[in-house]
Amino acid sequence: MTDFENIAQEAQAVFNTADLIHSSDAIDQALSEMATQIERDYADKIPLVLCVMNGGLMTTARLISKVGIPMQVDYIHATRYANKTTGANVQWLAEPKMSLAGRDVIIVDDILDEGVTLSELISYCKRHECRSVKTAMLIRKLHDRRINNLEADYLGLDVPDRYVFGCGMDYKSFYRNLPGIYAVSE
Ligand SMILES: O=P(O)(O)OC[C@H]1O[C@H](OP(=O)(O)OP(=O)(O)O)[C@H](O)[C@@H]1O
Ligand code: HPA
Repeated sequence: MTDFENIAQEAQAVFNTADLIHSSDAIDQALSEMATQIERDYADKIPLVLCVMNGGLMTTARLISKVGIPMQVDYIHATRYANKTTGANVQWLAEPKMSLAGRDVIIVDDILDEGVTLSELISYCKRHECRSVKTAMLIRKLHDRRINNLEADYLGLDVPDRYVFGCGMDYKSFYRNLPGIYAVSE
């Protein structure tokens, strides 16, 4: 078997024994509530949404389709897990094409875990002279390893302290396309 086939087989076995943590309906409900808060907070502004690739793709798409005010969307690509289940240093793969100067930026991502990625993204936006920066995260992992007690301004759901995948999040690059969120069996 090739390496790819081995990983695909392992991922399939992980999925077969995984636990569903949040259904697609529960995620939609949480995203609708976040969208309502964003509409209220940005009623007199035109926010620039920064989708954090790759994991933030699904959250961004599902969230912004529920937000009924004008906004612009760009992406930033930062990664620190790189197909593994433990994090390392943040690698910058792409910067936004739009200028952040003077803009009200909303960073949208899938998961607030240790907070290293989000903390660096916030610093990036401030360094590039945004007017304001807020964060919208679909899920927060419950543990005490978060740096600087970082919290999201808009938060959807909590997950237990287990490796999770689905709704944008991968297990070794698989399963980002699942509409619900699953946890690897312990
Ligand atoms: O709070 P942290 O511990 O820093 O982890 C959160 C980050 O990790 C994941 O990205 P990842 O590095 O896996 O890249 P990906 O988006 O391509 O999956 C996720 O999408 C967040 O951006
Ligand atoms: N799953 C997927 N990606 C992640 C996780 C996780 O539990 N934590 C940080 N990035």
